[in-house]
Amino acid sequence: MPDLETLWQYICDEFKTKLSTISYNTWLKAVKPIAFSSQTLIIEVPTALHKDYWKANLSKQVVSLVADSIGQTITVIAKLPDEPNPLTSGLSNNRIQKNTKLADSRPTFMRETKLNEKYTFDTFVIGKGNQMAHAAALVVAEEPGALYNPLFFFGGVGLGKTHLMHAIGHQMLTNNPQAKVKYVTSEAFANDFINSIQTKRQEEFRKEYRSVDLLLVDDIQFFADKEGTQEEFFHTFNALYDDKKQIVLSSDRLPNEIPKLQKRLVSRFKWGLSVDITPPDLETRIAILRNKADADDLDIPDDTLSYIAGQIDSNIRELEGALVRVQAYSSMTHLPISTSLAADALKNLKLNGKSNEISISVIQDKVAKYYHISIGDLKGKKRVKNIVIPRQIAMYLARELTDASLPKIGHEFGGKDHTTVIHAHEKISGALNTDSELQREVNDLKSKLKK
Ligand SMILES: Nc1ncnc2c1ncn2[C@@H]1O[C@H](COP(=O)(O)OP(=O)(O)OP(=O)(O)O)[C@@H](O)[C@H]1O
Repeated sequence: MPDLETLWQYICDEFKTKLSTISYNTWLKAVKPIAFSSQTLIIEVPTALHKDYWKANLSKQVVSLVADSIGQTITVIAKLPDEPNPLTSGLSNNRIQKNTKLADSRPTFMRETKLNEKYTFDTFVIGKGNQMAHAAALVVAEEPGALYNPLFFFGGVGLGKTHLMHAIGHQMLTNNPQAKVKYVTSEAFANDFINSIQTKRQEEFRKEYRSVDLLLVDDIQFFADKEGTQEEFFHTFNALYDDKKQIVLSSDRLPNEIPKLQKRLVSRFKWGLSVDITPPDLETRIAILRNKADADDLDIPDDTLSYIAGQIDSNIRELEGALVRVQAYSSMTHLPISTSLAADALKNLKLNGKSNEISISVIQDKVAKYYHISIGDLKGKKRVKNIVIPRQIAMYLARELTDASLPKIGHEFGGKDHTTVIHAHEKISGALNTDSELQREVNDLKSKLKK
């Protein structure tokens, strides 16, 4: 029998020729061989999804590979870093194994969303917060409709959900150039649907959406409140699912947390796999900046990249924006990029911009507490004065103190129309000119928020 190192090296060499580089890096390189004895190979994998995929797929391939080459039947067990080694912990293999469960005829009225060519697996930096999402994305790109259907990404703004969705599309097209891949935001889906009704082309709409091999729908939290669209999407979903076509969805929260999403959709979205993406740690942020700097041919010292990565910690879009800002500042001042230049550039950003730190939910929280009402009421539809005024104040503050768009603010207030937000803003701005009590309250709230 070979020793652990020789066996693992042999397995890696074999898989290197069988798998694409991305797959190899994801499934083999990210794995640590732990032990090999009693014909049992123990490997350590980084996420539950890796474990699942090894169990469903790779373990069998390794077993037959080893059987073919040395004529021995081995068992492969994947464990997570915080799980004990089954060979030394006394757990039987059975028990461990049981626990590892886990186009061209397009109608013209439908917008064509091209995949962004920059959003590929190659340009995606893998870190702790997105490792599982990345692995799941790779599985559905390689084996669409088979294992995780639908695949549901959820997580905060600007953390790479859209990037991964496009990457799945690209990868699937690389594997099968004939595949029909469709990426839309939930709003585009809703608009297409409404247009199809208005132009009496519902048949074409259905044909378009139900004939794809991969449907990617981004930001489905915006389905809230759109009854007819949800109904139509339910049928689209069923048709594709029954046909074993892959569906990938994203949202800023879990399906059951999306307000006014029909129960039957919530339950269908849970049929597959939901994976969250959490903000990247410092090393990942530095790696993302390094990649971007290299791609743009920018010469930036490491300590400067670390500095920028240290300034922005929760949103990769903003992180990239900060780099662009530093770059622009350097060409404006004709000075090379350095840490002190970056500090200047980003200091200006903070002074110029509206505060990035105040979020709509913080405003809602403070306003609700201030007026002793619930956040539910603030987001709700009750028309009584002691709720309507705080609601309008909260919308006014969201408009004044954040960069959120009108539709986004409306959405955060229980899915209200953007015209409601405009109305609230006008009403409060107007009243502030004459009502000193209101002035005091709004100023009070502003200073609480800016603390
Ligand atoms: N892991 C990563 N590696 C490299 N770039 C990344 C990574 N994650 C995100 N980005 C980049 O950050 C930016 C924002 O990502 P993306 O648009 O995918 O976020 P999102 O989660 O879809 O946000 P939203 O909720 O606003 O739709 C993009 O330019 C994307 O390429």
